[in-house]
Formats: sequence, C-alpha cells, structure tokens
Amino acid sequence: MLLNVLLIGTMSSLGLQWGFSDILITSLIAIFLAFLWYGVVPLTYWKRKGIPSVFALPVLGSTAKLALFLKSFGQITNDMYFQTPGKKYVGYHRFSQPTILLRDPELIKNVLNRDFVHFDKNELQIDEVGDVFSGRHLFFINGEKWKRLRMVLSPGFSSGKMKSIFPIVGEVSGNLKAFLTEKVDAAGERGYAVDLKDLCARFTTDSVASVAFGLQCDSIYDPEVEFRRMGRKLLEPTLFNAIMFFIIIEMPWINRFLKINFISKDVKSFFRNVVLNVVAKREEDGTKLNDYFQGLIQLWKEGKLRVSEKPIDDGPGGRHAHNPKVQEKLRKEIEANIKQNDGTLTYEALQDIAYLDMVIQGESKFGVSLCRGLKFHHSISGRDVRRRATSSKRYYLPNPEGEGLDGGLWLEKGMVVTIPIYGLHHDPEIYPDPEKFDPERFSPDNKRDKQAIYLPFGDGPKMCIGSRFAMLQSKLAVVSVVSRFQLSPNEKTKVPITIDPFNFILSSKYGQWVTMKNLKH
Ligand code: HEM
Repeated sequence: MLLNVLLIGTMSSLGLQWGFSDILITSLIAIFLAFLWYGVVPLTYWKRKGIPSVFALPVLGSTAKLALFLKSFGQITNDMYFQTPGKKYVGYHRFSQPTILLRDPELIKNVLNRDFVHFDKNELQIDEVGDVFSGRHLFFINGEKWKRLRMVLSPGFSSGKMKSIFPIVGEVSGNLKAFLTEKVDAAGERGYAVDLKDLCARFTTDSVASVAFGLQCDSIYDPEVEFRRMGRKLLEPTLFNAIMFFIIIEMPWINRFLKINFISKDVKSFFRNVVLNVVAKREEDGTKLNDYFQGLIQLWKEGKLRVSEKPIDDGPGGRHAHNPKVQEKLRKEIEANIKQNDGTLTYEALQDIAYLDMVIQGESKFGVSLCRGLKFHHSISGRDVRRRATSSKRYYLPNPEGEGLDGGLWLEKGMVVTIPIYGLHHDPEIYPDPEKFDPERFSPDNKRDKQAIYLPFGDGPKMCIGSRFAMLQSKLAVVSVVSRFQLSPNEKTKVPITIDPFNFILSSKYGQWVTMKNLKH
C-alpha cells in the first residue's frame, strides 16, 4: 500500500492524470509485490542457508492447516517431525517466519539445559500492564524477572511442600472415590459411564481450589459451580478463543500491537475476587492454613512477589489405561503397599509404588490420558516446548545431516526453536510400537536411556514448576479409582482419540469415556 501511495504521489507530481483503471492496476501491482516480498521471498530463507526444510505455502507457511483450524498445534509439529526422518533439525515457516524444528535428542538436551543461557526467553508476547494476570505469570515472563520469580516460587513446589499438602489432596481424592462409589452402586450391573476428561478436570479444580486457596468448591459433585465454570471458560475451545490463542502463540509479533488478553475479563475478575476475598478473610480472623496460598501471602507481605528486573546473585487402551492386566497389576501393588503401612496410604508409601509411576508415565507419553486430564493449567506437552535464541552471543547448530559434516547454522537472534515433544514420544525408533500403552518402558532400567527424550514436563531451568504437584494429584486420583473400580471401554470410547483442533492444549474432542464397575472379589 505504501508503495502504491508513493507511486500515485510520484505520478501526480510528474503531472500525469490518473483514471480509475490506472489506480486499480497500480494497486494490484502493489499488492502483488507485497505478496512476493512478505509471503514468498522469506520462504527462500532455508534454501539460502543450505538447511533442509519442510514444505511451506506462501503467506501461510508450513503451519497452514493450523491457521485454517484443520489440525492442532501438536499434530502439526508431529507431522513435520515424521516427514523429516534422520535429520538433526529442519527449518519450517510459521507464516513467513523461519523457525527450527529440533529433532536430535542431544541437541534438544543442550538447548534446554547446558545452553539455556542462549535461550532463556519466551517467545510469547503478553502485555504485562494491560494483562496483569498472564503478563506477570511465570510462564510468560522473561530474563531476570523470570529468574527471580522462579526462585521465589520454587520452594512452594518442593517435595517437603508436597508432603505437607498430601492430606489436602488426599481429602479431595477421597471425595472423588465417594462420589464414584455412589454413582457406580446406583448404576448396578450396567456400570457407570463417565467422561474421564470432564471428571479429571473437576477433580483438578477441587484439588487446586483446596491447595491453592483453601476453598472447598465441590465441582466433583456439582460440575456447574462457579469455580469450575470459570476454569472451563479459561480454556474453552471456541472458534473465537482458538483465533485469539493462535494469534498469541503463532503471531506474537502481531500481539505486540493487538495486546490481546490471554484471559477474558469475567474470568479474570472472578479469580481476582476469589484471591481478594480469601486474603481479607484470613487477615480478618487471623487464619493461617497449611496451603499454598498462605505461602504466597507470606511472600507478598515480604515484598518478594514484586516482579523486578534487578539481576540476582545466582549463589551456589488395550492401548490405553483400560488395559485390564495393567489395572490388575497396579491394584495388587497398591493393596500390598497399603497393607504394609497398616492400612493407610502415606506420602512416602505413595512414592514407593513403582508401578504407579510407570503407569502414569506410560500414559503421559500419549499426551492425552487419565493422568493428563489431571493437569490444571494449559499443559503444553501435547503441543511443544519452544525456546527463542536470545543471547547476544550467537548460537551454532552443527550440520543437520549428521555427525562430523561441515556446515551448520548460526541461529539469528530471535529465531524460535521448537521441540516436538509429541513426535519424540511417538517415534518408533525411540519407543518401539509407540501407540502401545506399555508401562514397562518406564521401569527404572528402561527409563534411564530415554531421559533426553521423555519430556512431558519439559526440561532444564524452565521445566514445569508444578510437575511434583501434577504427579501427586495424578497418583492419588489413580489410586482412588483403580483400587475400587474396574474400568472398561464403552460405546462412546474413541480409540484412537480425536484431537480437538480448536484447543491449544492437546485435548480429546469427544472426551474420554469409560464404564466403571465395582470390583468383583
Ligand atoms: C500433567 C500436568 C502437567 C504437565 C504435563 C505440564 C507440562 C509443562 C510443560 C511441558 C512446561 C514447559 C516446560 C519447558 O518449557 O521446558 C510447563 C511449564 C510450566 N508449568 Fe506445567 N505441566 C503440568 C502441570 C502443572 C501444574 C499443576 C502447575 C502449577 C501448579 C504447572 C505450572 C507450570 C508453570 C508455572 C510453568 C512455566 C515454568 C517456567 O517457565 O519457569 N504445571 N508445564
């Protein structure tokens, strides 16, 4: 357009008269040139650099199906991962933006851990002033601000802290068991058909409300309570939300101007009020609970939650869980463990049930499962982890075709590197028969050599801060359900799961249906 205006201006200043058709033709030429300049020329980037790349359409790039909401984030990177076997990394385009898809486990480990200093910034652009809720969330902030907040929050997720909140999550999982017992007993022989995706979200809501705010919200019994409604709204897979999330995630350079809020106003104001009310109530009656919120109030009083940029001193079925044999083995281990501990389940005993760990890890490899449903935030493991090259010192990636070859790539500052977790977890070279639900892959011995490529919580200094909490509540929920009920697929169960393309987290479109029955003794 600018070119068009300049052309028209130049022609007018030369005294040439313009008719409608002249203006139309000039405009079309200007649009065509802009299309070439912004939509086509950037696609030659990888060829110019001599780096293999995946197909990209002009303007829409390699992620066209994502832009058209035909596939989800995770599926798109997964497709690119499987189109490029044998490469250490390849180039692709998010619109016209050149981006790296990193495939090699060793390079992935370096980017996430050893060379983190080169990649310590998030690529997402959330307006910190206009969208205080998300803009100041650990997940979105960068550099020194991130480092400081991460350090302050980390003790709240230590194993010691998990032990202290164990009884609180234990109580919620007790509610889950009581609720299911009522339903399964009432359903009799035909069993109780339930969507695990929804049930796990309700369990998570109750457990987060208890642990974080000391609130009993009972969404297990009443799915329409406001806490749950607002939580659901936060990530509702509507077309509008899908477009907003798409802009925030895939077009962060546009969001710098649009300043889209990650969380809608009513959800924000609801949770803001929850926080203010809880603080006011505790201040008023002097209550001090052993929950996460009490820790935050303390940090806030000490001024430690102020996000500062001041540098800090570092100092020193068959294929999934319906599998009856797996259920049986798990049940036996749980029973043996509880028996050993005089009929109670302690925090330490829960950590000792090795097979429980293996089942949950086997499940989370799939990305969508009973345990994955237990996440409370946008778990992005089904999507991918991304890092942006930020250091003033440039970063070098070796030749993508193999060891010892000349020629690699100096990453330009700002270049985004994508780590295709879903693809890695489904690669038959890494996990033979990858779609098979097989907890044995995660036995202590087998797990050791998979460490670099088992990344449900990411890795390195930015690894999921809530992983211990996620595991704790997953374990407690699985124990409550498996020790009491037999799970089997029903006519609504979809295998394989259909991924919802409108949802920016990996989520099954039609839920995860099972039928629960009382165990036969
Ligand atoms: C099954 C459940 C969960 C999964 C699979 C999951 C997965 C992830 C992944 C893959 C990352 C990105 C890590 C990286 O960039 O290397 C992440 C980051 C994060 N997760 Fe989780 N998560 C889960 C549950 C939770 C819970 C329960 C909380 C909070 C209580 C939480 C809080 C966070 C935060 C704050 C970050 C950003 C950390 C940072 O940038 O320093 N997550 N999570």
